[in-house]
Amino acid sequence: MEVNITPWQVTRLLAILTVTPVLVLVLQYLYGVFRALRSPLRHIPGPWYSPFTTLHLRYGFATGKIWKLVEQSHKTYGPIVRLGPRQVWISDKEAMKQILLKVDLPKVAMYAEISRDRRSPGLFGEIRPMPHKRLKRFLSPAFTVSYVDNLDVFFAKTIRSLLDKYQASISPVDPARSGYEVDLMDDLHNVALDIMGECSFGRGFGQTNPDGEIEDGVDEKVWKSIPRSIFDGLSKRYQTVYIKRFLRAMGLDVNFDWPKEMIVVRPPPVEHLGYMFRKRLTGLAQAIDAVVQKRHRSADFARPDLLQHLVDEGQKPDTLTTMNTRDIVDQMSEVLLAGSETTSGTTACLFLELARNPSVRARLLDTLPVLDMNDDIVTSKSVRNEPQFTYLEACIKETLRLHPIASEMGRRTGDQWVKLVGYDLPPHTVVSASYRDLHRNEQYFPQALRFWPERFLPEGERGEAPPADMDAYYPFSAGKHSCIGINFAWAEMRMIAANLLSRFDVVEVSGQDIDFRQYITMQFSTGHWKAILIPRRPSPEAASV
Ligand code: HEM
Repeated sequence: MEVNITPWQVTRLLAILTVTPVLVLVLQYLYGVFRALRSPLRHIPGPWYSPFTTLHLRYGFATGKIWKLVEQSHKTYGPIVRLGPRQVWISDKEAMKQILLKVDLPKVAMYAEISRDRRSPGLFGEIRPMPHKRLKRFLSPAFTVSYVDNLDVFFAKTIRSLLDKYQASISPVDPARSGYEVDLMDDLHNVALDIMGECSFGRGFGQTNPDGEIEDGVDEKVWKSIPRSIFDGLSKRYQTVYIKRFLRAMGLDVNFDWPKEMIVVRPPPVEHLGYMFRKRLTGLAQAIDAVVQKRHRSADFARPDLLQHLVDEGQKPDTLTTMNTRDIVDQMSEVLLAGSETTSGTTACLFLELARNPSVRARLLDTLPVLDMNDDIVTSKSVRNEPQFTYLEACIKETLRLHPIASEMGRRTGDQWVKLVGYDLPPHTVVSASYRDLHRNEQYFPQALRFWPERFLPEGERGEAPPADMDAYYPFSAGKHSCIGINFAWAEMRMIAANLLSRFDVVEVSGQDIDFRQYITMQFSTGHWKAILIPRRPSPEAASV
């Protein structure tokens, strides 16, 4: 049978094929707007465009500027604000308790998106309740106070590297120099990475001291590039969340593996040739694989660190099968992310506040010992227990209040209606807990923008300062998703701050414009902050010049 199709019919068919999907999309959007306008969230204050679009949120998350919109919105609309069709932000103290502890809302799906594989995430990205519970129970023994106290030696090694680097800079024959300029943000970040390397990967990454030894049998370049590769991989996944979701809706599940620069094709060592799967691992996994295999092979290489814990007993929390190298890398990369930018960013903010608040700095330096470069490294246990460090502890607590590195946390109402700040929130509402705005609320912390460590001193030692409202203080969150690394973070911040400030005074290099960007954590937007470190006691070399 012959079918005759006229050009006019072809044109009509094409028009129908083009117009129909567009029409479906437009109708879908209009239905969404209709629902958003009628949603019970319509009573919550917020900008007029909130019910119609999430474009401004996507822009904010992709550019790291979301915190500015949130800050401004809380200022304008109060402790609860609607910023999207089903997105609200909350900075109220009682509501925060409900979100984190009483109702204990689940994490939003966004967390899982930073993992290499959404179905095999690390603790941070694990949003399925049972696997999360198992994983946290399994990892927790590697984060207790006593476990972390045993890691002091690794912390001390890295801090010594930093001091050595500074000592080398102090020595130049320049008697006129009373101090020397450093990129403190960069240095602190490198120290944090090396500490994570020492404590979780079995070896520092050679960031603080590029001449330090690295793991035997591992390509040096690959090993040193591990942190950069992990960060690139994680931030690429974070920045492309919405694109990935869109593609998934179209049937394309895109997973960003470790970045290309890490995929170094090296012939596997002869003894490994039989393991074909290993050929497919990236350079990163190959580097880590060498360490994992070494630890598997002999107890002589065992170390009391997170890696050992994973190598000895690691099981995937959903299938309960033994973790392979790649699973271990997935776990450790999230710990690296959660554990390096956080402590380095907070410590940098501590130094920034000290540099900008001379009276606080003077009081702090007065309380601390004055050490020579070669003196022993002060341990975190000493800082924790000795009274001379009480004010330093208060300064760190105040930094965590004013600059909470996780400025907000994404939760959702799940299948339930939840009442918060007097509003009934329907199922599937995204509820962001605004820590930063809670911590900066005048009601809970009078003169909230003032760096005032005395708030955290014991009664009778606070002077004029009001006591900190601990019910409105969540730097490490609370509830089942609270920070597993809190003891680790405290140990690191204590040791770095005590050891630097016992040796140096700190002054800011003028003319720097400090701004922040929020990519999961808050970071200095340029990634740099320059300061002048002035030795509190000249080193013997400097004195003899
Ligand atoms: C000053 C330093 C730190 C701060 C302020 C901080 C803060 C936080 C906060 C607020 C959360 C909750 C995030 C959420 O629920 O959305 C969190 C979770 C987490 N943190 Fe930290 N953190 C710090 C350092 C560390 C360190 C050093 C490690 C590891 C060595 C670490 C590992 C983690 C992990 C794995 C999670 C996910 C926990 C879970 O979901 O159960 N953090 N952190």
